[in-house]
Amino acid sequence: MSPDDELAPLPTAELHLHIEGTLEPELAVALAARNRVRLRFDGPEELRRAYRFSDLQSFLDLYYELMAVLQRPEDFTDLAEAYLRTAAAQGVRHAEVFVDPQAHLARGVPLEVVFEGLGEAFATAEERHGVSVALIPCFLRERDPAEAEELLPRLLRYRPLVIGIGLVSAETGRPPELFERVFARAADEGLHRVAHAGEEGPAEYVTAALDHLGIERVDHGIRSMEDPSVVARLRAEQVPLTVCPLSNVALRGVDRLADHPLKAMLDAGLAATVNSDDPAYFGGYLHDNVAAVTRALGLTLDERRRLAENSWRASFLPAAERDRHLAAVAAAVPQS
Ligand SMILES: Nc1ncnc2[nH]cnc12
Ligand SMILES: [Zn+2]
Repeated sequence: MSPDDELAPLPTAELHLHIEGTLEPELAVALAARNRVRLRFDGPEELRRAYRFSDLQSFLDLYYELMAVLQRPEDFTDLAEAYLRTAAAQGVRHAEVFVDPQAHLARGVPLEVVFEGLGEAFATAEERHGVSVALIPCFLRERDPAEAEELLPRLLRYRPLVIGIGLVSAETGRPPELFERVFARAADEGLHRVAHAGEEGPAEYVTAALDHLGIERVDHGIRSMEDPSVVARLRAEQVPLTVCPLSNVALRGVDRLADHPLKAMLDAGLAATVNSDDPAYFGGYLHDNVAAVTRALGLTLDERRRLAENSWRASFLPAAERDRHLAAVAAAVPQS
């Protein structure tokens, strides 16, 4: 790799990506027209101007509002297809994609519409874009945990596309323990488990998600850095963290990228990865995030290689697949 290629994308797994968060303003407006859904925005430019947030809740309000344009299977197919095309150009070779079934059910869109629509794009993703895909439906933490328990058996029907479950939405005041039962049942079914924790919520929620939900990765987890005992545990257990730098700045969890804890996480020996979260809303896809933190934090090529390697080790791919991708990273950046 020459110095000019210093910022070229490395083969990476995207492990923290909400498919609904890839809804670009142009596609939102086109789908609104196709489905005769009225939006309170005049066009893509006005909509893009609304993609400014003061915190997580202000983003979630718009994110849930705009889901109204997703009505039919082909809307979900088009959404996923657009993401895969962009992600492939940014070095993504495998994606474990989040989806919010309860948000769609609550507005009258059946599960089949969501999963069949996404499944259509994902079925040909490897062949068309060189990206393998799996799906992780997430429960909304503001809703009754009993609803998540009722939904779980219906999600199992979509295996093997569905490989696990997650926990998302506004964190504060909704500790992980509330969802202990549904996560235990998912574990009994052999599903993988992840949860958003330590994004806006405190470091204790990271510990609680590990202890009560048995999660295998922490989504975000940046507030773990406020508690040395949590950092020590994450390091000792090499728990992967799916960090989303542009998201943290857009939602004001971090003031400026230059203040982002990603480098401190790597320095502390944590298994951090970089991901895009809701890229249409936060100003960039996976490699945009990597390039931005590389500049803001002065990451070395060796640190970028570590991020890519961490993504493969943290993925839920079979070991042979993981090793094949790790070899591709090594070939792209020979170890110094
Ligand atoms: N960054 C985020 N945090 C919590 N829930 C989300 N749902 C979509 N994006 C999210
Ligand atoms: Zn997220």
